[in-house]
Amino acid sequence: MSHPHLQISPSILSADFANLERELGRISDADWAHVDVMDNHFVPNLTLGLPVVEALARVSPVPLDCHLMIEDPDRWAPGYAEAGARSVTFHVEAVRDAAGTARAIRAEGARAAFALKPGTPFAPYEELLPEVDMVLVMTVEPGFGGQSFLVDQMDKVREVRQAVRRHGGEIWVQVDGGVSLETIGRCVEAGADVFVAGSAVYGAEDVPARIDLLRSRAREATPVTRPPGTRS
Ligand SMILES: O=C(CO)[C@@H](O)[C@H](O)COP(=O)(O)O
Ligand SMILES: [Fe+2]
Repeated sequence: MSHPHLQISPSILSADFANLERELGRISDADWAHVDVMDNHFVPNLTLGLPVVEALARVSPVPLDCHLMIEDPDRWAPGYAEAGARSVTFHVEAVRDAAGTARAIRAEGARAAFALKPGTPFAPYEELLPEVDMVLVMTVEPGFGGQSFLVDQMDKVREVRQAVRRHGGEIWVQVDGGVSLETIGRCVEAGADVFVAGSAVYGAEDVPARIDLLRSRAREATPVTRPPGTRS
């Protein structure tokens, strides 16, 4: 039996910024479109903000998964939900009131998530699980696409998955950075179920075929769980 929630969220950071509507059309078979919002303060790179997200939400064939790499998400995050993002992720390293920010995102009707940079431990934030729908474990240092996958983050993914199991309910575990045909299997084995991939999707000649292939690699790596009393 495959995992019910294996999802692919291509990052448009690797897309052609001059043709974003067309680029979103190329990922219509994906589960989400991952939108990296960078403010040149929290990370040393600048991408796009609220007005662009609002415009993308109007034309996107798939829901927007906004990853906010910005200072002061307390102030800005709910606005991204209001602008039409269906999932909004803020960084714990930048937020002051994580629970309040997650509640404000949910109040706008979006899923709320928190993200952890590679050097940030999960344990101090476990108590936030009741407030969120997803935890993002960064598998590169945030700021740029096309970096190498940090395999040492798999221990954190395992830790988050175990905490989510203990907590119960349905909280997704997302990985972002260096996720590719070569690395997606390790993410699945560690317990991730939402996969952000920028260069691995938009760098492919056939984008829909690459999304399909990432999905099948993820399914292949899913441990088989059968109901008790049944045989293979
Ligand atoms: O948040 C980020 C980078 O900070 C990501 O979403 C990247 O855009 C992923 O790109 P690849 O590593 O898959 O090329
Ligand atoms: Fe991202």
